[in-house]
Amino acid sequence: MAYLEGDHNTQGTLDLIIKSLKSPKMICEGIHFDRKIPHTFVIFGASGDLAKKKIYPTLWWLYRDDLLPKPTKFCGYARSKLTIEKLKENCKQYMKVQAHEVDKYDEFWDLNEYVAGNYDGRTGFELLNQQLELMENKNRANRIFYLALPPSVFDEVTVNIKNICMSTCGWNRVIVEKPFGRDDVSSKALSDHLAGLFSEEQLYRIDHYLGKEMVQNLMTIRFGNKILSSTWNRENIASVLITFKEPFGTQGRGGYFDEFGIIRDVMQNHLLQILSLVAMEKPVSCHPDDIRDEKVKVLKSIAALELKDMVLGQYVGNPQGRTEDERTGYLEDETVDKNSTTPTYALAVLHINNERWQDVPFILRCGKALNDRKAEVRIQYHDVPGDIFEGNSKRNELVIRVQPGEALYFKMMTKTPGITFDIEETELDLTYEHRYRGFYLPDAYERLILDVFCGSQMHFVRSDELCEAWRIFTPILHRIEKERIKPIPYLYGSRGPKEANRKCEENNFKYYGSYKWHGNRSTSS
Ligand SMILES: NC(=O)C1=CN([C@@H]2O[C@H](COP(=O)(O)OP(=O)(O)OC[C@H]3O[C@@H](n4cnc5c(N)ncnc54)[C@H](OP(=O)(O)O)[C@@H]3O)[C@@H](O)[C@H]2O)C=CC1
Ligand SMILES: O=C1O[C@H](COP(=O)(O)O)[C@@H](O)[C@H](O)[C@H]1O
Repeated sequence: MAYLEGDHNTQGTLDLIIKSLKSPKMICEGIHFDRKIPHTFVIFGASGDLAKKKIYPTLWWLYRDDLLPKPTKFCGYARSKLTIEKLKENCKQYMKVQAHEVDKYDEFWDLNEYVAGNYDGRTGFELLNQQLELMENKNRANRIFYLALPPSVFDEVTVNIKNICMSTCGWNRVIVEKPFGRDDVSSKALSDHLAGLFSEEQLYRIDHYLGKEMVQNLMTIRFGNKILSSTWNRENIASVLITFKEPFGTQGRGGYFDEFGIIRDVMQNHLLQILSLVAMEKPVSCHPDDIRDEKVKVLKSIAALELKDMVLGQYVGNPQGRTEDERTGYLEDETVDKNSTTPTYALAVLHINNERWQDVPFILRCGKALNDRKAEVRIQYHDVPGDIFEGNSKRNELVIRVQPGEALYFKMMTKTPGITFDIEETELDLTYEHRYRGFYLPDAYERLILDVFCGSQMHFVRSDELCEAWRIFTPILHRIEKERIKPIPYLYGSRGPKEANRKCEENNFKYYGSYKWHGNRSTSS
């Protein structure tokens, strides 16, 4: 009997995860493995960077923590002629193996095989399929295919998977990494190609921000708290600021980056996904399709981005920088075109034309080589009407810090304690490191890969979401490229172009510069 997609009718539960959630119930579907038959996880591009830095380490951590169904075996595939020993060595520095785990670590590698072959042509894939059958003892098995590959080979690899490598009596799931195209047309071509081979239920498009704790928390924060759900609208909220910052430049990845730029690299996917979770209406249930229906709906209410609503920047070297990297500007990166106008910083103001959000600017900003590493959402409330505090009251702000150091804090006014009637800014603070001391927060990839085993698509991007995302961003990306719009230079290690502050002010985000945090800043994550 063939197994249907989404058939989770077996008992295996993710004990550890459920324990870490401290609740025997989960509200989403897809918490059960199919324990009836073995699983095989195939990594295409096994010799590459993503595989060694993220995929193999994630598989090892899941195996180490007994989170995978048993038996699960792993098979790498790439052009390079590698042995398992060599693969193991390549991955070593990213695997974080502790002394007491060495035996289990060796056990993990014993479950691995590797096949070398080309991405075009049938031969390599036939060899791969023979290897998979061998590993599965010619029995029934479910197969997961992870495409850790450059988009240039997506098409041929997926055709070969479909024609040669599919499990004939278990389910098949294919995990696709971004970039999902570079504009609306190329993305649609890729979607159409994949749709011709696999059903939407078999496709798992990864946006790893959807695997982060605080991004996954957005639904609960919004819909599990009356006080927030009642104020989550244009009557109360002045602006929403969603930020991604990295304190390093392209670091030799300039070749890839120069072709894509920060808008495609971070804004069009990670930040827009966060926006849709912040702005969507309440879904009818926590079923993945109900949630994604709402995400699509809110994206449909956003007009295509215009240049007047953007600030673009490109970093230049800081002569006072402490490291060579800090002194090196984007254009001095050897892998970057010397005349490149690719933005390494972007701010964009999006407007959602619906009853909840009309006139509330959603400001997305992201950049490389900035002064900090962080990703956060700031929900800034309106000024209190009818002020009686002589202009000393500051706006409430709810900050959802995605990383580093997950936290949720609500900036509010209070009476200064003591014999005074002064007022001051303070916060209600939920810092995870303090409130959930000792809790293990799994890495985004751990959660997402487990979701694939369980068949939950809640935290994956559906093709219509992708289509809307490209509709919003394609015209401006084309214009920036066609007109070679010059980005504003900003210094490596700075907060980005000054013009971005102005844009925030113009869009109803107030910065007072007076708030003081008295706690220990958590930096874990
Ligand atoms: N639980 C916890 O761990 C808590 C930690 N804190 C910490 O306290 C510190 C201060 O809190 P925070 O909420 O950031 O408050 P701030 O008021 O200091 O900063 C608020 C926002 O203003 C922006 N900003 C900074 N400088 C300027 C400027 N010159 N012009 C315009 N905008 C500016 C910042 O953006 P930009 O990123 O661009 O600089 C940030 O988005 C932070 O480090 C925070 O992590 C606070 C509360 C709880
Ligand atoms: O997708 C990407 O994300 C990373 C940042 O991920 P994080 O989990 O470390 O925040 C970014 O460095 C990279 O350029 C981008 O492609």
